[in-house]
Amino acid sequence: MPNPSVLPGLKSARYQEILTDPSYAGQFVLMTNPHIGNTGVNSGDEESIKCFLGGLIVRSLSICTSNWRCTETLDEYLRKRNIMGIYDVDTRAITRRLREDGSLIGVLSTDQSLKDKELLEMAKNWKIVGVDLISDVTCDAPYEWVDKTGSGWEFNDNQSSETFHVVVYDFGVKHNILRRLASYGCKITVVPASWPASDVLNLKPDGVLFSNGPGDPAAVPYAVKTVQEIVGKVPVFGICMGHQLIGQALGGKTFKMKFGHHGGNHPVRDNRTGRVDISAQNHNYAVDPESLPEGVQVTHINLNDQSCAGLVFPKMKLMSLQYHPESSPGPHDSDLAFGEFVELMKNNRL
Ligand SMILES: NC(=O)CC[C@H](N)C(=O)O
Repeated sequence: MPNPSVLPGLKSARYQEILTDPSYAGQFVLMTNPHIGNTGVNSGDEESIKCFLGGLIVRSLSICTSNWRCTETLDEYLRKRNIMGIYDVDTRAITRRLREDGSLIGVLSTDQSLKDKELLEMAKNWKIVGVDLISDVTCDAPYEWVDKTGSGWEFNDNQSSETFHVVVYDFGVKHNILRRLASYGCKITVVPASWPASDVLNLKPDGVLFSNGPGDPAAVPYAVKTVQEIVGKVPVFGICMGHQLIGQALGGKTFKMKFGHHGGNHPVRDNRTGRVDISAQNHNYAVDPESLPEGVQVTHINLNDQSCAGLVFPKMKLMSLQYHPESSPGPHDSDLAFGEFVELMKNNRL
């Protein structure tokens, strides 16, 4: 039986990338799209080596699969990995409840002998605030990454004539971040979340990327300290959890949102250019921009609620985004952020 967990609402049908996004560790995902499973699963759409989420809740599970890439049904896939899934649930009613009350704690159980009171007790004992979820999803040892994204991604002229060595802190990194960096011409070393900053700086990287990852950024002081030790020394890029850890490392505050941002349809404005991207998002926490020191610029705003969606701090050679420029799933609008990071590393070399 998985732990009782938070229930984020979600609007995407690209379920396999969501199932394998480590940022969902310990949480249930409720799909607002009513029909799920008709494309099955395949080995090419995995975003990490495992499913980390607590459980999947859907309205209607497709009774058949129809896709040339399909190797397995969603049902078989979840059973093999012992991930809880439930269907024939009124997901619309739960979504409306979440919209009113914010993220809720839920319990899924196969043990019919459990009384309502016991289930409630389990729910009350489960926490996401103040819990380190990163240590369960990070890699055990450093490794090199070389795979690039496939031909469908060749819409940007992203090949740099120079190669940049990027060290990626794995707080639960999605593989498409690594694939996109590789496609932009980067040589990539991935290190575990607890890897000492001094060892990373000894590698003399051109840049460091702090990845996405699950849970409360205020509950991982060791990661905040690592970010503090690296920021200002080499160009850095923070994505989602990485962005929040940068916020904390600069002395800013993070807070838990009512129901967070989830799904592939969030409009984000780049304040520097006025350009609006439709972005992929998945976060429950956010950085309070008022708490950040002077010199930090809020570059991106989520247009649904005006929350902070991106930062730069030129003096410290840093940039960060609260959302997912690597997409997978979601629109590819924000891919240029990887190019911006390459430029930051290039300018630092001059
Ligand atoms: N996608 C992520 O990195 C999630 C960020 C963070 N842990 C949150 O839930 O807010």
